Amino acid sequence: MIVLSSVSKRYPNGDRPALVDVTAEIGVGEFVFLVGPSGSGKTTLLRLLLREERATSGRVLVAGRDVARIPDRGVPQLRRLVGCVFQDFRLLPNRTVTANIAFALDVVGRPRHVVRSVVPEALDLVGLAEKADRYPDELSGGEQQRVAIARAFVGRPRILLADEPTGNLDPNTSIEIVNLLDTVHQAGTTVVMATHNASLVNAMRRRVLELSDGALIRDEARGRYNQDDLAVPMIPRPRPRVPADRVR
Ligand SMILES: Nc1ncnc2c1ncn2[C@@H]1O[C@H](COP(=O)(O)OP(=O)(O)OP(=O)(O)O)[C@@H](O)[C@H]1O
Repeated sequence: MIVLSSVSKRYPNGDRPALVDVTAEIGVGEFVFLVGPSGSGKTTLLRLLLREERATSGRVLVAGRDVARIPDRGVPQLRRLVGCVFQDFRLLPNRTVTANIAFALDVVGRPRHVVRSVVPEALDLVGLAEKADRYPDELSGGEQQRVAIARAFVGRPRILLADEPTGNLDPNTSIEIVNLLDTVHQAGTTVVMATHNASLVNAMRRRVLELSDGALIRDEARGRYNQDDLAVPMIPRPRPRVPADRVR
């Protein structure tokens, strides 16, 4: 579903490359966590998949399409295949929950009768049917993120990218949101989630891709946030040797 071959990215005004020779494949229906310290290149990688940025070198394939070769007029079609969710929700403040979700379908020209039938389904999926007429500022952060997920999912994208979707949420709400992303994943969507949330990654035990200074330094099935989380408890500590003359 996603293929990155020797992908590097240097921003015109960047003092160092944002991505360095990244090669990875993400298959249909996978759920992948993208981890790494701030500035390691996670957002840049997601932006390449959306063709919001172009790789400086290397190849990026999304659903079989080489994104560098997609003409500008083909980019909206690419973005129909790839839904996104962000840390700051990005809902339209002056539209209701229903209108926010419907908007995603209106802009791609879906007929009114389709919009009228699929928006309530999306609201049901995220458990917000009874808040359909509220405005974003009348919702909690977790509820706003649910609306954002419904909006990203309503057009049935093949890939859902989530950039630090729990960054503004408390621990319990974060678990609800990752469970919702897992529901979307179980519906057949490939999910890539960039995150700093170690406890979620450690609880879910999915594939982990780790970036450091733009390089892919780990690709681990059923991984943890930190490779050391796994290694440390498994290495027995040497027992201090007690000199014979001190043994009673
Ligand atoms: N538009 C830009 N112009 C120049 N440099 C940029 C731009 N966007 C990102 N960078 C640089 O590219 C590198 C990677 O940034 P990126 O935002 O991809 O990291 P990140 O891992 O998503 O960080 P965070 O976890 O803080 O969101 C950083 O050094 C950053 O300063």
